[in-house]
Amino acid sequence: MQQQARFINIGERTNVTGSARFKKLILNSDYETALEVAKQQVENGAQIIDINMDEAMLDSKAAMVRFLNLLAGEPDIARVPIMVDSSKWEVIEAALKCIQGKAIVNSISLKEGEAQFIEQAKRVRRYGAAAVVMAFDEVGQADTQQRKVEICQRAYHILVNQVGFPPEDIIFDPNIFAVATGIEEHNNYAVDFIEACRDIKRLCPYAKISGGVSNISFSFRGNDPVREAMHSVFLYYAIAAGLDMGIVNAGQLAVYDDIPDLLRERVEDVILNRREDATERLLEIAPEFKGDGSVAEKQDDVWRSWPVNKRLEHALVKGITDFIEQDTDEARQQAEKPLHVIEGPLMDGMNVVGDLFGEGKMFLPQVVKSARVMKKAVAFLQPYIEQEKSGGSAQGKILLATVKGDVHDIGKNIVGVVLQCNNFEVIDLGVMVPCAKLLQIAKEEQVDAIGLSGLITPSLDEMVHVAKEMQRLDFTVPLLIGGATTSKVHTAVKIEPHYQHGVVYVPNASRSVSVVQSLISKTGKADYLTRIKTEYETAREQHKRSRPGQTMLSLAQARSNAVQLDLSKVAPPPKQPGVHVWHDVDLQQLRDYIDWTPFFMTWQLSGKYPAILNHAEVGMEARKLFKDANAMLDRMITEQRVAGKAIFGLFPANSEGDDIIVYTDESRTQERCRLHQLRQQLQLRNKIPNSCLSDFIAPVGSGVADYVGAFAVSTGFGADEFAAEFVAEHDDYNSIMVKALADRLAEALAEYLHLKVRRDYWGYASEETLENEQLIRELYQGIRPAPGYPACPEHTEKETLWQLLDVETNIGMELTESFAMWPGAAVSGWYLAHPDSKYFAVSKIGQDQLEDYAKRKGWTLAQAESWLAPNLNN
Ligand SMILES: C[S@@+](CC[C@H](N)C(=O)[O-])C[C@H]1O[C@@H](n2cnc3c(N)ncnc32)[C@H](O)[C@@H]1O
Repeated sequence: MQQQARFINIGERTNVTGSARFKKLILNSDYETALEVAKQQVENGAQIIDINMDEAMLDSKAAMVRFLNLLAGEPDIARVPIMVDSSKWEVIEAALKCIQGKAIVNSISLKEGEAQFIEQAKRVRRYGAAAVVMAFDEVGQADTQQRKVEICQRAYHILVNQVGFPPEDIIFDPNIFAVATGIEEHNNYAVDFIEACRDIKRLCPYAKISGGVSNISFSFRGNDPVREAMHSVFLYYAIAAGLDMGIVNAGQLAVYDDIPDLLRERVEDVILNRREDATERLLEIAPEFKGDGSVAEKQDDVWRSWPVNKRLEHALVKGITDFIEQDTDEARQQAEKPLHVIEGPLMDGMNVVGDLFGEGKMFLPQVVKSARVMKKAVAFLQPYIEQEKSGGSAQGKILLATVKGDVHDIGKNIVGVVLQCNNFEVIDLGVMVPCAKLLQIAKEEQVDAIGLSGLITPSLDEMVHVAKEMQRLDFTVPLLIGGATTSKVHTAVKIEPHYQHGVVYVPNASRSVSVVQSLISKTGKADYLTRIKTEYETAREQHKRSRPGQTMLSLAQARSNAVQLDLSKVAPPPKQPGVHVWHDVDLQQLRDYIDWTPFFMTWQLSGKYPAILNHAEVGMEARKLFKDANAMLDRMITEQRVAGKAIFGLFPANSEGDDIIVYTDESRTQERCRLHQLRQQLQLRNKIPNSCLSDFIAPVGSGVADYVGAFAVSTGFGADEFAAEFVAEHDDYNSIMVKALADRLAEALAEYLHLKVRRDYWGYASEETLENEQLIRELYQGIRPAPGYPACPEHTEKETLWQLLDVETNIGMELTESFAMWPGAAVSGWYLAHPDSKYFAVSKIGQDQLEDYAKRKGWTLAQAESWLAPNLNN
């Protein structure tokens, strides 16, 4: 499965010989629409695009050059490599001259003998391009495993030894031919290809392998569901054998594990040539699956006729809740005791889920849905189970909590679900849990491990505090650390030394299971902890030694290397200065501003939106998740389950050293407050300035009237309550969904508000017209740095922001003692409008800046040390 993720899709729609539509566009000189075809392919997940202009009615060379030159002006397309596909060398050469990055020539071969092959290869080399080498020689195209391997090996030796071609630039195409054609000699074609891949990989180091995947299913033209299943099964085995890339329409690929069992079995028989009557048997069932592509649904009912235990397993693996109570009840009546249903079929089903997840064959959203089925089944059985016997079968008991001062819990909730799926009992104390409370409950419940989560940097200190308390109170259970700002290095350097019975960093939900299993294993625990201790010892040492060449300047030196602001470019005064409040934001219109990529990351599906929807491996799951997300957004908005509010203000300001002074009014005589900023103090390469956010504001005394903005938004009003309703129904999937979507809406609101400020309220970019994609890439003028983020990492500045806008009174957003925002789906920050302003990371600061900052804030040194801990060099 890991290998599947590395498979590269080659788009083939920009080929006049393969696409009638593209051919027509080019013949009609409609290059603009033709470019759209290329763009769509990239958006649909193509990572290389194949371009072919070989058409008798066309001046192929001119068409190729014109198209490539137009492509170069499209950044979204130009970022993917181009495969120049032509049988005419002059077309290829003309193309290579206009392609800027590395190109791929498709193709060269031994068809006309060695001399011509060498000549072609040398020319390709001259342009630094890679080449597709067809398994074709003087005799013809290779069809058997042996011929494919022989020709590729021969070509490889000529290329590497005689031409000096880099082996990693060779891409073999060992010919994918159609199977199930009714001709017996064709039956082994897929096996020949797959086995040839294995040999070529072994015999031709570093060379890549490609192929035209849709050929394999040619005989099932007109039956897309069967073709998709054939592609998917073929790829499953070919990729495992070494296939690196291929021409395949990513949008038309079934997910291997989603292919109905019957169809998959018959397709596998054909692809792997497992029985003589494989073709007939596939033909026999093929019509059943023909249709609108909803292959899986065809078979939906079949499983209802299976024995109850099998049905339970199926419901768990597929996440189907529809019949769970009915089936659980049937299993209960057959079982000796209700508890046996949990310990038997339900746990067996969850073990299957755990294994599939561990092997990468199931994705997180599916696992969370499985957990929902499990929870509903257990809830149904609960009244039947005598109290003392419930829960006795768990692998171990884990306490989870988001630490005091922090309100973020999506990651923790996911870990909880995944652990429960693996038969751990989870006690989840929720968010903002004070140390004393969590340790008391850990003692009372005699848990086997404690897991702490936190998102904001002050939570790191709280975790250190918990570790110290566990040591002081003689705890012996291991402590797990997770959450966005945590890291292995931080855990090793700051937390682990304070507690001697095991502190382990857990990077993600999938890893939590193996970590917890190791920690509760009676036989393996000691060894595991010794290994972790050694590993963290090494991490600490590496951390100590890890800063060679990083010179810490004095604060004075850093200040003398500040950004020199171009005062002629300071933004004009705001059109609508002062404070503005939006009480009831139209959430519907925010949907257009959502950045979906982080949403998929939350669910551990990685890939950029929208391409992820067509990803060969995770596309199907991503599409399901996206559909569920939109349905939930509909509910959240139309049923008014969540509300969004925003407050923002634009104020006269100038900088003074590292502070930004906000004035009460335009006379600029009275200070309203100061925004205390930090300056980069590590020496940077090439005399790059040591930035501080105040550098982007015109200084006092410059005679230039400048301004600064502040904002706070939340779309989390009501979200916790709505999510809690789902938890009460044992539905973590939807509870996590609500929170993840509230977060997305909050980011979208921050994006939309910033846009309105630039265009209307401040009005320095009234002409701006950027697409959402461009907004996400921050292609606009100005920035909105957020306290707690790298350019302004110190969280207490949010208090100033809260006072400046009177946030709590105006819109009801609050700050916790660690300066986390409540509701959790929230964003706040400053607006800086200067075109040169940019994000940076303050990173480490010296003792002199620490003291200076303490003085500016009116803090003791200890207070400064505590709030700036992440930026101190220890
Ligand atoms: C966290 S992302 C959020 C936007 C993303 N499109 C999303 O929807 O999740 C970007 C925001 O983080 C903040 N940010 C990023 N880098 C920063 C830095 N170095 N210093 C301060 N704030 C930063 C800014 O407020 C920026 O707009």
